[in-house]
Amino acid sequence: MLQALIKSQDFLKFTLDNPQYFEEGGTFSIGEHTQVEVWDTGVIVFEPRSIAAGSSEHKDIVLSCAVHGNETAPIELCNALIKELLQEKIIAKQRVLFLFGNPPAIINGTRFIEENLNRLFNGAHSAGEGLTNPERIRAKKLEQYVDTFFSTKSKPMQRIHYDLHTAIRASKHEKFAIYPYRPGRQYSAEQIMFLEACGIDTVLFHHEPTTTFSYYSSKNYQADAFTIELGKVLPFGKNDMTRFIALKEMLNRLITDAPLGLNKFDETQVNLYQVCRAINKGFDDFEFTFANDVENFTAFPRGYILAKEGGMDIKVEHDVEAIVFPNAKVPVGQRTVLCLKPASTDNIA
Ligand SMILES: O=C(O)CCC(=O)N[C@@H](CCC(=O)O)C(=O)O
Ligand SMILES: [Zn+2]
Repeated sequence: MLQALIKSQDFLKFTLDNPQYFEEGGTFSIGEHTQVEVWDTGVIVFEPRSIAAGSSEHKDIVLSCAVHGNETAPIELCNALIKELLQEKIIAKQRVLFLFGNPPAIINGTRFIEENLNRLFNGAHSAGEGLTNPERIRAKKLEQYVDTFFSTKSKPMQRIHYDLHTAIRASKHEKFAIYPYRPGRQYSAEQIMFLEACGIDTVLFHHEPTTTFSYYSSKNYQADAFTIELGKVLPFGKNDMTRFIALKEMLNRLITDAPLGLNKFDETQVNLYQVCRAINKGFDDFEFTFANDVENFTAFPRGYILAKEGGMDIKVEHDVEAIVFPNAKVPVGQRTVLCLKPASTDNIA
């Protein structure tokens, strides 16, 4: 079955041709230098043979996309990197795991089929009604693939997980990253400047544990993990891939162990926000007061009524709060919006 992938060198096509389950799995080599393993549909690992058993000189890198099936730009980007590896245009010097999160939702052209996959990590897949739908089953498997990848005998010098997304709305800062909650650990200045070199000049520091994929890797493996938003969601073929040249170049350098050439941390080069609260939906009649085309990072003054539900007003609590990811159409109990205030740089090292 892997012959089809070896021939086409198109992992996206191979994944979408086999969206449910890749029964045999399988392994093959690229030249003398790389072992390739396909663990499941949408799951492929590149293992450089140059990494000696027990070596701690290398990095373990997870690049995930399509945790939301209709967010196509990250899928095209990951597929391009995989193609370059398969075609030996680039040669991996670090271990790399690529994950296409939700193949059935990619085919469907939707965010998810039954349940938002990015609300099901950190064990949420098995809570309540348990493993009752495809996303719950997939979330558990994705956790297991990350566990297996990050649990090899060698202990890498760094674990990285970039979970690539696009946002539903346009944003005042086109590309931005969410830094998962990290109690007791400082934020990495080097990672923030890596993101900046990728053209991702805005970082949000999350204020609490979540059920997202990036938080899973951050919490369980102390990975440098981020959810990364790369612009507004568009269908396949409509993405302007020139907007990702810097990101692709930096990921290329990371994978091939080329010099990253990062600038020293400079807070004037980045926009840093602290999440001050997540507003969860309490009632079915939840609605925002602002229009659907209001952009992410739009700021509102203290006292402004952001939303209404159950006969109550939900108001801005700080002098100014910017909003990100407003979405009233989520199930009761889930996040409708994150509110942001300027972040301090005290905890960045
Ligand atoms: O644009 C939107 O409303 C959602 C975009 C998106 O999928 N964002 C992620 C962020 C995850 C995080 O907070 O780390 C999500 O909502 O899952
Ligand atoms: Zn997404």
